[in-house]
Amino acid sequence: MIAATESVVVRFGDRTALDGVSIDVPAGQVVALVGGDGAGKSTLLRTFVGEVLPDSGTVHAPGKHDIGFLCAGPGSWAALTVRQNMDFVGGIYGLSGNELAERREELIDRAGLGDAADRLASALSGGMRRKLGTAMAMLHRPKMLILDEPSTGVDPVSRIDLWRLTSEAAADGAAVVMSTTYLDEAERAGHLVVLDSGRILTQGSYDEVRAGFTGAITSAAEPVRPEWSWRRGRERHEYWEDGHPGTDAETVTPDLEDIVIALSLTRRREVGAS
Ligand SMILES: Nc1ncnc2c1ncn2[C@@H]1O[C@H](COP(=O)(O)OP(=O)(O)OP(=O)(O)O)[C@@H](O)[C@H]1O
Repeated sequence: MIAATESVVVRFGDRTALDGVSIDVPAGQVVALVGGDGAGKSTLLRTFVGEVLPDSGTVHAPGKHDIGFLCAGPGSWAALTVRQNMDFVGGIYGLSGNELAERREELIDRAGLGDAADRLASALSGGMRRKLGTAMAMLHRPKMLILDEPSTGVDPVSRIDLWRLTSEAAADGAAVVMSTTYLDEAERAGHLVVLDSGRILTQGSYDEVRAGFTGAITSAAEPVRPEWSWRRGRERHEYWEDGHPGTDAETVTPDLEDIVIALSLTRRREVGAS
């Protein structure tokens, strides 16, 4: 195992950001963290780089030199061009000469930044900047790649470039852990972890998460219990935790979005009730 957390608890004052989180990040796999705002995704990623120390539990991760990290912020220097940003980071990791130039050009090309290579980072769009930050994180071929929302703000076509970059890094043996707000992306990861208010609601491959989901979901224009429903296209989906819909509305096969919302609603009810 390249990296793992065991029962990690992180508190900020009286707020619990992580509440007993255990995950494994093996070599050669992409682990995707999903969950709403404030779920604890950034905090979990930051424990791996030592930016956040757990109040209890343990974190195993490679040394700093073997980690590539794209943080939630800009992830590059605004006053440097794309190439200069890459060279600067390469220098920090001891890359130079032809080795650095070849790796830099390969990643600029694969990230679809070829036309912007001599543009200042400050002049890039938000999505291009995420792509540059991702390329910078993987420049030195780290054993572990930690990416905080690499694809947020990236257009759908470029998201495919980014996904290819990260999955190729995993195929080359890196342990990749990334947060994402795009559930279609998470579905493609080898392992996904669904977080809500610092707790893991479910984790596993997409197939395992689907197989472990219990209850039924129905689809109708008008839900019976609005507090257990959410909008999907023109309809509203409704969750029946005991598996017995109290309606004759059509039952649907849940996708990841349905599963994440249904589990989050259940968890919030439990927290509210306790
Ligand atoms: N430095 C901090 N000081 C105080 N509270 C913090 C700090 N960092 C995070 N938190 C709180 O911890 C919880 C988890 O935050 P975190 O940023 O990890 O969530 P997230 O899943 O990454 O969400 P988002 O996508 O909105 O960034 C939130 O309630 C947040 O307000």
